[in-house]
Amino acid sequence: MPGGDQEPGRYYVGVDVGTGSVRAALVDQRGTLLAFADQAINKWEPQFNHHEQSSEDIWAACCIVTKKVVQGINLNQIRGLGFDATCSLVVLDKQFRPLPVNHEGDSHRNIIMWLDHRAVSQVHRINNTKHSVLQYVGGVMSVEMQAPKLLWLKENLRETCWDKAGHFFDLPDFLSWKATGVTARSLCSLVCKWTYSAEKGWDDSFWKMIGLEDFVSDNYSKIGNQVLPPGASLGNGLTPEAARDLGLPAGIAVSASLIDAHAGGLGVIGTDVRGHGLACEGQPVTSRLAVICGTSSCHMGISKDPIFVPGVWGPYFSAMVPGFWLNEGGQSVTGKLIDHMVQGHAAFPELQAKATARCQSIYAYLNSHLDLIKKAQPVGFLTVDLHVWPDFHGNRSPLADLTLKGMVTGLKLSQDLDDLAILYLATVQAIAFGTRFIIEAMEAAGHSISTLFLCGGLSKNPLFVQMHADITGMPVVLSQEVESVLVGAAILGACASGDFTSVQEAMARMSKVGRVVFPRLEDKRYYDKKYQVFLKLVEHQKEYTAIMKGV
Ligand SMILES: Nc1ncnc2c1ncn2[C@@H]1O[C@H](COP(=O)(O)OP(=O)(O)O)[C@@H](O)[C@H]1O
Ligand SMILES: O=C(CO)[C@H](O)[C@H](O)COP(=O)(O)O
Repeated sequence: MPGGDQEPGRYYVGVDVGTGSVRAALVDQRGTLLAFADQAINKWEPQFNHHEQSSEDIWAACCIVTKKVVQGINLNQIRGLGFDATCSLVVLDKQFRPLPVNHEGDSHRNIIMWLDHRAVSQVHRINNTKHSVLQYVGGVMSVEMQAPKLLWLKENLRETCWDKAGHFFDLPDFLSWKATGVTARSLCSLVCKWTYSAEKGWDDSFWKMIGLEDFVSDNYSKIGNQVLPPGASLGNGLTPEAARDLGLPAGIAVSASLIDAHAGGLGVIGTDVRGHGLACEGQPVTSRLAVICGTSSCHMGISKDPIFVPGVWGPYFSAMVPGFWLNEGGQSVTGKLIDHMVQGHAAFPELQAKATARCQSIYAYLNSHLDLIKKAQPVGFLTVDLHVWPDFHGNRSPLADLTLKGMVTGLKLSQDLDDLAILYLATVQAIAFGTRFIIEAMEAAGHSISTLFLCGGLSKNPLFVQMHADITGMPVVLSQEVESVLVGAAILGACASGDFTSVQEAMARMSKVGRVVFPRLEDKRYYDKKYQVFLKLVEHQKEYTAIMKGV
């Protein structure tokens, strides 16, 4: 038990709100997780492409998991608290009560989730303005960002939501407000999802041009006119009320938050790699790409000077590592896509029954099944005639085209467990090819990447990790702590407490290499050919669309 240490330890609590669950950890100064808890959270999809959550549910889940991880320890040893969360939009009225973001008027559902694609018409009009702020989101604004969602609310829920709204928060900022009563926003959220510039602040002309001049006239009070860097300490720390809710001492330091992918980035990108035979050991930190793989995958690369990569978000100054520019590539559905493919297959009930009988997860079962059927050949070669294009929820990067759809070629009439396993493999490979596609776009624009640092739920899947190494041709570093996103959140708490002098120092001290997975270079020719097919798939999809438009 941590409280049994001879030396009184200094601990930090990290809270990570993902798409499917809320997690908390108690973390020490070396970045070791001493306790972990998680709790599933509700999601609603009232209609296709509308995804909603509840800020009250999420806060309640944060309280449950936090109380669990600090059970039995001396609370005086907890020095700081940090939050990260998905970049979802929370809407509250002037008295900070939830407002409905839906036609049903259900105010419990007051969050438009990041993967919600309701604002297609709005984002189309925003992109047609060609406003200069768009240069800083890869040239094209994503429907997953906040400006189109705000415009949707104004145009569709004027009376029930828009006119009553007092506060629009990114979910990470909602959590830090709940904990401290401070409404200051994190630079991370505002720069990455709201068009704020770390150097120039808000651009009035953008909001006026898109029809949201309301924010300009009230000096941005509803979306944030006080901005703090992630890791900065907020107000007087944890309020007595939040302290009761969370089971923590009042007054402990609470940090300005991060978006979840960015917390994962902090948790892995600054690791000391000495002694692992990695090329990046002798290279600057800008040669590393952090890939945070959960429901979605986010590809976080940093640079000393701004790099403009078409179709890749950013460059964002100081949004993740202070003093560095960030480019963020992404795939909107990765974990969600694998779950979708597997669960939708006719052999899924058989898979579930067999995995349960062996007390294995369905993915561990599928991986061992693939090992059985591959015989003498490398497992990846099982998909020689089955190819997947993974954009079932549009392409975030590098094509920035939300109209793209998923594709599968090579289907047969059989639908047994072998077919399911091979389709699962082809999907995992397609996601890895998507990562290669993003890396190539980043390198063409000036990044020079040699090593991947993977974290998030999918990094627990050895097949997913090996395919990323083989298909990109780069070594993949996995952290000692599998829950690296929580280490990132704890780094924030540690910085806010003043125990480290900088985010960089905390990153270097609190993240550690666990395992390195090297690419099997002997398979390269096969994956190069499959990559050629991968690129052809999207080319063909565009041709089909053009043919049908000509009808
Ligand atoms: N042990 C595991 N093996 C394989 N896949 C896993 C494992 N754990 C989680 N996943 C996958 O990771 C995804 C969720 O990752 P997570 O980081 O928890 O997501 P989020 O942060 O979006 O809630 C899911 O698609 C899930 O199937
Ligand atoms: O846009 C993002 C980060 O900028 C993420 O995709 C979003 O926050 C969801 O994350 P996750 O897949 O971990 O739930």
